[in-house]
Amino acid sequence: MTTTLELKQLRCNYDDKTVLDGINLTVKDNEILALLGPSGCGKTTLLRAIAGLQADVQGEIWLQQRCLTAAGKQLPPEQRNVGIIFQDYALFPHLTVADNISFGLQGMTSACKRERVNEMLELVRLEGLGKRYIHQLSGGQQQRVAIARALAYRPKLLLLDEPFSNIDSQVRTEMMREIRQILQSQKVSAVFVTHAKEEAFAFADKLALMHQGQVVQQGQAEQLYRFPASRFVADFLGGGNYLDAVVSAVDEVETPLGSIKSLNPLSYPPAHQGKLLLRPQQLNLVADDDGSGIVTARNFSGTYCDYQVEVGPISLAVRSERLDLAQGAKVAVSALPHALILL
Ligand SMILES: Nc1ncnc2c1ncn2[C@@H]1O[C@H](COP(=O)(O)OP(=O)(O)OP(=O)(O)O)[C@@H](O)[C@H]1O
Repeated sequence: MTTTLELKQLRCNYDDKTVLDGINLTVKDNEILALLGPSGCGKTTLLRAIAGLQADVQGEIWLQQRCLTAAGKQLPPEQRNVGIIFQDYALFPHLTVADNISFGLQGMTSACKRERVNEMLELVRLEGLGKRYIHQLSGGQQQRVAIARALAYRPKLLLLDEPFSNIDSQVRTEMMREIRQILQSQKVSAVFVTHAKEEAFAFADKLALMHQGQVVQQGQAEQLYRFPASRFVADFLGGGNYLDAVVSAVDEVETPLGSIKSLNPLSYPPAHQGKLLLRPQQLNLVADDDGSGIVTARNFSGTYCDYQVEVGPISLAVRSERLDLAQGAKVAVSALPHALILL
């Protein structure tokens, strides 16, 4: 796979506040990258910088070996060959669906435009709705028009700002699957902004997790979830319990729950001290009258229960498929086999 987008040392300030702080990122052909992070971390500013909508951006932006931004160079948005879909879709209410889609098509005969609009309507499954106005469409249909409009002029890259925040949660998963298919069929790479990890997991091939203007970790969702490089990453992607731990062997740590073995060799030296991350589903509960744990809370969620378990002074969150433990039950707690992470 070759690289579609490359960002090198991007920086941006608002007044004297650093908003983008040395961003390096690549997006491969046909890849979807999620910019994920808490409110205010700089996601939208980064998207705007790629689109050419942000002033005073330092560093370099390359799209398929073409330089969009560099020292002394800032290509205007319309020359970047980048499509953008805003959170509110920014469709023109006074134009029909068809006219919205054909709006950006320049230098084409009207017959070619009509053909392209029909192709796009078919692609986003809105055949027959070309003559409607935007207020006559549902939120999901409006999003499809925005996608059709952005893809109509064949951009090399599509940027999407919080694309699913206005979509009903019941149809969101279906919409994500459909848009992924559309992007793949059109061979378009995409960068999308979200603060919801579930959306990033479901829609993206790769995540870049941002914090205070920096990309703190990037890679495939599972990789980041299983091997977070910091507590911020671990917590943002799911949270868990942290136990004091000391490395006692190449694949073992000592904790207040006893010694716990790692499925893979640890990359820490002997006697290294840290906090062992244990996700709630990485703990196992066994009903045991002699166990050192006691269930202090139980929250039923259908196929699993979230328990709060106290072991001496330690309080642990445990997610278990066993549903039969009542509040007050005595339990033995152990860690399920996995690759241990110390943070
Ligand atoms: N026009 C502006 N002038 C001054 N500061 C701004 C401006 N726009 C954004 N900021 C600041 O820049 C930082 C990054 O903003 P940005 O909108 O990129 O964050 P974000 O991660 O997209 O947040 P959210 O998820 O809330 O949209 C924030 O601290 C914000 O307050």
